Amino acid sequence: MKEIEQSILKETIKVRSNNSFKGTYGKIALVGGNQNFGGAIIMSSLGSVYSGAGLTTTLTDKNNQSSLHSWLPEAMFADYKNTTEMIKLLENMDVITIGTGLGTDENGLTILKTVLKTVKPNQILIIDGSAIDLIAKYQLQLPKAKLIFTPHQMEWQRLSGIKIKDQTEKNNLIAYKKLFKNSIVIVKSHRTQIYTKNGVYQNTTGTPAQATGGMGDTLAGIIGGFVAQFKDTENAVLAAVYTHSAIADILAKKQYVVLPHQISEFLPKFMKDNEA
Ligand SMILES: NC(=O)C1=CN([C@@H]2O[C@H](COP(=O)(O)OP(=O)(O)OC[C@H]3O[C@@H](n4cnc5c(N)ncnc54)[C@H](OP(=O)(O)O)[C@@H]3O)[C@@H](O)[C@H]2O)[C@@H](O)CC1
Ligand SMILES: Nc1ncnc2c1ncn2[C@@H]1O[C@H](COP(=O)(O)OP(=O)(O)O)[C@@H](O)[C@H]1O
Ligand SMILES: [Mg+2]
Repeated sequence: MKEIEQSILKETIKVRSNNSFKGTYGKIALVGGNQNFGGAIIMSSLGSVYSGAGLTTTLTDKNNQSSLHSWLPEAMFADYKNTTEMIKLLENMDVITIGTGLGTDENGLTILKTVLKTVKPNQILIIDGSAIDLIAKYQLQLPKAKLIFTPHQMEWQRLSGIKIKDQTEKNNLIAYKKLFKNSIVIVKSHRTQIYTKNGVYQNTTGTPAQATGGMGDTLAGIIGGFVAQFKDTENAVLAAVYTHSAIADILAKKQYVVLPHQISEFLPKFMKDNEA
């Protein structure tokens, strides 16, 4: 297993070209946030916008629209129950995230199925939270796309069948090669591991001050923002995971707990300090 080192930041985060515009930095849609979990998709959208995605659209329950915009006027909104509009929007995206705060009820399942049917092979699809549980529960067929899974240990148990106590590198790798070859699987824990076709990586940043709801929702948005902008998807994922927890480490020097939205708000400064 290789450790993710600080050098991944300068390898990934590049000084922006003068001759660029919002389209240069990618179009991303975040799909999730039911009536109860609106906060999850808002936190995720903050991660996407503050990490520098060019255009962020949040597809969520319409009850979340005004709170989304009071937190984040930069994000566009669409009602995820309007299937025709959703399909039209998704077709134009470079990156889609699905599942953050989606819920595992009938509504969540319908929306997930629409996304899985619509996504194209050249698009990056980040599969988080409830979408992981639904795929595991209903054994849904995975689409041909550039897939990135972001399970925590229990979600990985549901997806792979490997009990948390048996989630060793060896067992995880067997499941990865059998079920998720060519995708990227991020198994989140206090020391997150990332499985890719090029190897297994372990994060070296992170703090228990991060152990609070919404922390993974935020990470999904940051990963989305990074892969939308930075061409090397694998490095972008490694850099996003490192960055999310490195910012938490900085804030935790002076805070007992680090709130997910504080990580997002620190992203522009952290990325400036670490660009090459
Ligand atoms: N503000 C919002 O809107 C928020 C909305 N959210 C949204 O809610 C949805 C459900 O996501 P979820 O992660 O909360 O629930 P679930 O998948 O049932 O997992 C929890 C179970 O797994 C167990 N467990 C064991 N190891 C673990 C580990 N390392 N990390 C984590 N859990 C671990 C754990 O054990 P226990 O704590 O009981 O000991 C428990 O039994 C999802 O869409 C998400 O986006 C949340 O982000 C919160 C903020
Ligand atoms: N003790 C810890 N040390 C480091 N990172 C942690 C710790 N506890 C949680 N995290 C991080 O917080 C995130 C939790 O993800 P997840 O459980 O999906 O959160 P949520 O769904 O509530 O947003 C992961 O990125 C994980 O690595
Ligand atoms: Mg989660």
